[in-house]
Amino acid sequence: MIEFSGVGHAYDDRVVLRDIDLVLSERRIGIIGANGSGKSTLARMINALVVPDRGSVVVNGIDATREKRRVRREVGFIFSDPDRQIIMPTVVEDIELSLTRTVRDRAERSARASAVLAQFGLDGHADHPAHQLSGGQKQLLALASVLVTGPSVLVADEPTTLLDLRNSSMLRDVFATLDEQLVVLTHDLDLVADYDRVIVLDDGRVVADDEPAAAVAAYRELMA
Ligand SMILES: Nc1ncnc2c1ncn2[C@@H]1O[C@H](COP(=O)(O)OP(=O)(O)OP(=O)(O)O)[C@@H](O)[C@H]1O
Repeated sequence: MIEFSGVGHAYDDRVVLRDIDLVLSERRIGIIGANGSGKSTLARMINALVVPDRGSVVVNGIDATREKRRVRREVGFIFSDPDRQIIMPTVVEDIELSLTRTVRDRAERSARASAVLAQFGLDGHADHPAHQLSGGQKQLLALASVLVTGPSVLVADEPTTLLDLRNSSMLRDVFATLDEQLVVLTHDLDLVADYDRVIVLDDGRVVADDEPAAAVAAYRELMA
């Protein structure tokens, strides 16, 4: 459960979020809206990458404005640019690094890393330099590195931007089977078509909050 109460935020004198009150308890939630409407800022508050100027953000009972470390263990975040989250030289090392905190045994780390690479179709690339993967493969690696840590909430910022049809369909399938609560920010309206709830932001405000078809219709009308 993610709760935004009276959240407002500005970067210098530019107000980007105004009076956001939301209780997100559904399993799959989409957030859509024009460029610059405040989606990323809102999403980054879920794992304390941005701390709101006003109001509170509470994730599964953890106050994200006060307990950044705890909330980050709870919330996995996937950036639209995977280069921001790939750290280690090779693909398998990057996954193993994610596991160091939770899995002490080396052999088990290696087995878990191999399994997750196979799940994401990256098993043939285990020993390749991570930064030489294609953009889409990097996106899948970033997703795998986050999911392997077992977060209870996954926030994904435009996860399909770099993916071709096959990989975006793979990502859609992975998202469909996740146990984690999922919050996806996207301009890919098809991606959220079967989600439980879709929120439309405009100029820092929630202007629609509905089932996907109605929310997407409201967004189209807004953009017309
Ligand atoms: N770190 C920052 N410093 C200053 N301004 C910022 C910062 N991050 C975002 N902004 C501004 O805040 C506004 C909202 O940005 P945000 O990234 O939250 O929107 P968005 O809806 O995710 O946009 P997009 O769809 O283009 O990714 C934009 O005008 C942006 O320029």
